[in-house]
Amino acid sequence: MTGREGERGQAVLRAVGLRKTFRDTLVFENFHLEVSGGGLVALVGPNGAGKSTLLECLAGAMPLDAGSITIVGEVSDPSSASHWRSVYGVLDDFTWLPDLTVADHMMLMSPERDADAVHRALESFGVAGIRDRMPESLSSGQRQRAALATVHVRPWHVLLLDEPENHLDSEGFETLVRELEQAAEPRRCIVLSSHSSVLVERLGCPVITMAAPG
Ligand SMILES: Nc1ncnc2c1ncn2[C@@H]1O[C@H](COP(=O)(O)OP(=O)(O)OP(=O)(O)O)[C@@H](O)[C@H]1O
Repeated sequence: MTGREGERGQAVLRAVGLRKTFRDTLVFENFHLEVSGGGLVALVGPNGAGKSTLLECLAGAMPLDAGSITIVGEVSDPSSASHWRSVYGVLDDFTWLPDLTVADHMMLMSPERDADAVHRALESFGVAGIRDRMPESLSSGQRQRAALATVHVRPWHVLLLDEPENHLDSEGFETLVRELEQAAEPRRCIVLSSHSSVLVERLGCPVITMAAPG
């Protein structure tokens, strides 16, 4: 799998021979994925196909049964600090902590504790006005926009997005498309899952179709 046309660089993410089971359920096996710098790849497939599980495994949040993952040339080791600087996922289980505002969360994710960068990140997703709100007081779409805005303050080489279109209204959807189109950088790549054929078509990116476990 390669990066988008005209933006090809060296492999940022290389996954080889991945296998994951839950008890008797084989979710995927011998799964390979390579994404170049500037690349964006979409995972599609029916409910239960294994998209979220794959993203969790790539994020290092869930152990694999077999296989190896390399990120910018380094074998992924979820127990190392460098792993968490290299990989970032806005996944199903995005955690909002109690008693912290949206801006507090983002400041914690920003290595430079850069309040201006936090403001700009929220602004880019049209939610600068919620910076001092508690996440539980927000609508699901506002929370999704804030979660997506964190990708501008948290460092990453590999960004993993699980159904990023969820809860977004049409304006939020357009913002998401624009942000993803502008995210290409030589030492960065993105893997996302989606049930939106419109999003995948708009992005014009390579698609991997996963099948439901038998
Ligand atoms: N913690 C778990 N324990 C046992 N089985 C699990 C667990 N998480 C997922 N599964 C199973 O693994 C398979 C893949 O699930 P997964 O959530 O990765 O699919 P998905 O493609 O993301 O689905 P959806 O489109 O519904 O989000 C399913 O059969 C699911 O039942």
